[in-house]
Amino acid sequence: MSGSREKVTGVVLAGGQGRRMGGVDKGLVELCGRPMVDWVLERLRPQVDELIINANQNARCYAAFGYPVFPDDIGGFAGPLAGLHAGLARAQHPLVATAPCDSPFLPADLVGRLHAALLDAGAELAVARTFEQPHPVFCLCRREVLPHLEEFLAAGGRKIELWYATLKIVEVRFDDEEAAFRNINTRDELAHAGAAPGSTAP
Ligand SMILES: Nc1nc2c(ncn2[C@@H]2O[C@H](COP(=O)(O)OP(=O)(O)OP(=O)(O)O)[C@@H](O)[C@H]2O)c(=O)[nH]1
Ligand SMILES: [Mg+2]
Repeated sequence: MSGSREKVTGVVLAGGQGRRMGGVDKGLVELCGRPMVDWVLERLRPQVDELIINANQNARCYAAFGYPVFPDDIGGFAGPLAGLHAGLARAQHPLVATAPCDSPFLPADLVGRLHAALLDAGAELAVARTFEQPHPVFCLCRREVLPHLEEFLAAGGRKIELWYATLKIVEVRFDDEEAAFRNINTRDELAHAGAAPGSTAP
């Protein structure tokens, strides 16, 4: 991407334990013949200026996709906020966009729409929503919130929604793209996503 607009680092969150899928590294689980993280990388790549992967296991497998890989700085699988924290610390650009490794259909205009809303609202963080469903791991935030997040984590905070409540945020509606936020947590959901019409090209 080019122009004078603020640049964006994309962080793919792949640091979970995939317990509902039996304790697998979900990003590496295949959907339609490719690891789920590969679909996510392909869709996020054109939307950002730098792309990095947050993973806590199988670092070499993730590195094979060609992007920098880094673990959480706080241990113990503390949740997606730990991945955002590590991403904010490593991002080269002033804005950081996140997407989870288990949502291979993510919107092709995710970052653009979050960015427009962030600027309009003068917000610190923009987050996606469809109808009544918030999608907290699809966000765009200013890297400068990092010290604030560090304080929240140091005080024992772990819940992403509780941290968002301390920020100036804007919710961005993607009701028109609800299916793009489909996320895959179980073997059953994986089988259904693979069998869905058009699913050979998430
Ligand atoms: N960095 C980091 N990311 C996490 C952690 N836990 C979950 N995530 C990520 O947050 C996103 C949403 O998490 P979940 O759908 O709950 O994935 P998960 O935790 O691997 O799966 P479950 O164990 O079944 O809950 C995914 O992109 C996960 O990779 C964590 O402890 N650290
Ligand atoms: Mg989880």
